[in-house]
Amino acid sequence: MIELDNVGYSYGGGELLSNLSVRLTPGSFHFLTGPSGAGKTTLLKLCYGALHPTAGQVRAFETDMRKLDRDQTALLRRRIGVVHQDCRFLDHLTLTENVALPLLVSGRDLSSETDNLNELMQWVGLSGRADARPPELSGGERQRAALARAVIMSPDVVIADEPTGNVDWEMSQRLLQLLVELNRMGKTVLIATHDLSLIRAAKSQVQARVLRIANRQLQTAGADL
Ligand SMILES: Nc1ncnc2c1ncn2[C@@H]1O[C@H](COP(=O)(O)OP(=O)(O)OP(=O)(O)O)[C@@H](O)[C@H]1O
Repeated sequence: MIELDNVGYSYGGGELLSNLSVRLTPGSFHFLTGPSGAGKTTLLKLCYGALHPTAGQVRAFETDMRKLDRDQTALLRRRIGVVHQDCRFLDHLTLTENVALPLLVSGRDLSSETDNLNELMQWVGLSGRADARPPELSGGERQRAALARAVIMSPDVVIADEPTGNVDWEMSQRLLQLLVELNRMGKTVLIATHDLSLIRAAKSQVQARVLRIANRQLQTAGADL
């Protein structure tokens, strides 16, 4: 589904990532961990095509992402929902409107999507906050709204960058539960996190593979996590 073959990446200085190969197969659940600055966000960006590798190749849905033009990239990106580390919202729109933004951008008529939107807001537990403005939201509400926005286009793959970074344990469990549910619906899930307790909690719920970036390379983490 997403394949990295001997991928390297450099921002211009020394190589940050070197010779990484990994395959995210359909329906798989992966964690990506490693120290701060190791390159987790960079690797996620390579997976969803926001960056292209400086060596090797990234393929998504059997296609070399570098060979796509802008429109093809936009189409492919609809199949990959992303929860960014610093999820941003437009403050003048309501929460529901923010969640619906990808629909608007892709030219869909919102009036025919009301049921879908309501269902999604209910799924993330934000029905009661539908008309709230982003500055009024708690960290956990922001993260759940970001997840709802990431899946509004029914992507095949969900990529989340530190989705539990700014929330308490209870909320991180709730977010994990939502990501596990997405995986049970058949979506491929990739989560970057520092939080080893989150990974441990997930292991009783889902068969997760843990990848660790160390010394610019990817290792599969052992069972001692
Ligand atoms: N646009 C950029 N230009 C230059 N250097 C960058 C850029 N983005 C990231 N870096 C550097 O690349 C390194 C890896 O950053 P990245 O955000 O991928 O790491 P990370 O493992 O996700 O870190 P954290 O856990 O702290 O979020 C860092 O040293 C960072 O400063």
